[in-house]
Amino acid sequence: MSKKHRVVIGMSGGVDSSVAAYLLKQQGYDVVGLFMKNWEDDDTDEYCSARQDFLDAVSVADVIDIPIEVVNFSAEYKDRVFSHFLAEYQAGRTPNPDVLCNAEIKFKAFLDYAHKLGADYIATGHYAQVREVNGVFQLLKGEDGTKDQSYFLYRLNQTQLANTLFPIGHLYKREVRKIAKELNLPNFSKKDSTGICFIGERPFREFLNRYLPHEPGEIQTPDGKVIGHHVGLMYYTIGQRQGLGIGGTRDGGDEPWFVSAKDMTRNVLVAVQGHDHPDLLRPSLKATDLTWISGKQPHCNWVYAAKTRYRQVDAPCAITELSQNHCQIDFAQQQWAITPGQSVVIYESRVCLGGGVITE
Ligand SMILES: Nc1ncnc2c1ncn2[C@@H]1O[C@H](COP(=O)(O)OP(=O)(O)OP(=O)(O)O)[C@@H](O)[C@H]1O
Repeated sequence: MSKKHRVVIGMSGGVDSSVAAYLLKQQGYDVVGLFMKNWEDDDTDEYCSARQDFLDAVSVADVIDIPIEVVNFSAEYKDRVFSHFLAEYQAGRTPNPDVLCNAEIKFKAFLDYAHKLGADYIATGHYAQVREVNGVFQLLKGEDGTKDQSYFLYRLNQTQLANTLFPIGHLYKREVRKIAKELNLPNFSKKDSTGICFIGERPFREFLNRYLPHEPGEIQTPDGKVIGHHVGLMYYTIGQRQGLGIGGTRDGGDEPWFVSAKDMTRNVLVAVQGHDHPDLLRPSLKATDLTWISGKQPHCNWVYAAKTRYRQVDAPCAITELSQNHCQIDFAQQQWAITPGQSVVIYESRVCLGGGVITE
């Protein structure tokens, strides 16, 4: 009998990676679980679930009878993901650390480590799919559109995709939970993780304030009228409605206020009234730090669609190359609250082509 292929699967203690590990074992792979510790927190931190997650991963590995190891990538995470996250916030942008974590940790540091463990492939419980067409690996959306995670994976390259399996990408979440329940996995009803992994459920302002100085200032309307005060520009994001502390104004009516811009030079937060205010709508954006899964930039035409944030309906668009690492994306319809620092991810139907980071 030929030797079994070895797969090292990232086990987070959640339902998705647990079922993914089980399916790989069913398919006859030699499966090894790997739990990553990416953040150093003391075990008494009320917001850090890493210890419980690890215990969950171990009990699942026990039930499906696979070995599990732990690896600590917190130094790599700090270096390659967290330092960039802080620099972006300090510059007034709203970064997406999960995108960088995938490119730098889950599919780089993890992949290198898995190779040392003799892996032929790595696997994760992401809702995404890979297929090979004429020798080129494509990233496809997960079958369950409401769970699709390809947005977070757009920075993967050919080598990473060639080495990766997504065992639950063809399933719907309800099917995944059903399998977990049938197997009586200890975490079958565990809540989905939310938010940025190292922040979790903790109060965001308090967390950021530990690392970055903040400077309070004015909130103004676009024509310079002072309508309130902010506690530091880094705490706000374009399109934000909650937490501005602006009540109804003398002449403003009842409509809610939204952040429409951050003026970093004057330390002013600009807010407008009404969800559909024209200052919140843009027909195009510019992006940099481009990366294309096939290795080639797509042609400039209108067959594409883009997401400027996760959980957004794909918006028909065209791409124009401005220079080697910059492009402009024009939308068929104006887009709401495009946010510098977030990623714009391009799709051709259900194939994720790649994308970049929004600059303006
Ligand atoms: N601490 C970790 N150790 C190992 N692998 C991880 C870890 N965190 C996430 N992963 C891997 O990345 C995948 C996607 O992570 P994400 O945080 O988006 O979790 P999820 O979609 O809630 O999945 P799950 O239910 O498996 O936690 C997971 O399914 C898992 O394979």
